[in-house]
Amino acid sequence: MKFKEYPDREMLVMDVAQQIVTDLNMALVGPDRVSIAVPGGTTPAPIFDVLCAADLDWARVDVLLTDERWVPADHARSNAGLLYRHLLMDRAADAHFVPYYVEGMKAKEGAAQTSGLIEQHVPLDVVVLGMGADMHTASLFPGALGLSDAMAADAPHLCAVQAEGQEPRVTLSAAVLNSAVQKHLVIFGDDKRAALDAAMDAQPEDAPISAVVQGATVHWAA
Ligand SMILES: O=C(O)[C@H](O)[C@@H](O)[C@H](O)[C@H](O)COP(=O)(O)O
Repeated sequence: MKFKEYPDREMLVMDVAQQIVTDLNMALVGPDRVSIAVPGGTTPAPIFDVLCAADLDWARVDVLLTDERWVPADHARSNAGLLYRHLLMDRAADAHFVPYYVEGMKAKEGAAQTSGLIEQHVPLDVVVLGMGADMHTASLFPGALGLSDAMAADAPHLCAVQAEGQEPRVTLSAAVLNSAVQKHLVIFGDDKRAALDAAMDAQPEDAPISAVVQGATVHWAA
């Protein structure tokens, strides 16, 4: 795990966006399509706002979410909605997005239906991870119903989980997140830095981030 500390969040945003462009262009040297998985939440939007203008062959890029709240894209909590507002625009509008939410289905049914589609994107070329101060990443929340299944080596590619006090969610499995050739974890603030340190000494089920952060570059700003 490589740790990059930045003097401020703006410097981190610019550098991480550039790093993702470099990673994608490296992967695009090959003849096929490339796949990137990105998080939702409040951290990544500024990175997406820079990334969407990048001059790369977006038409060959498949964009996935690391996880999704089980709500329609027009819902305030939707990660797909976040991507439509911040990433899938400008030059990146040419990218192909793989949505997870299915109207009229429960998270478990939707995950089962979409899981097979994700096979073609594994191994991922790039994954960008967020993290909570509770040491979750994607929707791999400590104590969540479905966490063990999503952390298992033979997990389905997309898993339904239910964490205490959260809406139902679907998440890429730890195995799919770990398949990525290039892994980046983006965290802001002292709490998350301390949580990441603590996660290194914790059991994976208590600190899911510890199960996917190996080999990642951690980008941190206060
Ligand atoms: O659906 C989500 O919320 C994200 O994918 C999740 O894994 C996020 O990365 C962390 O919860 C951190 O969220 P913040 O960036 O809001 O702190």
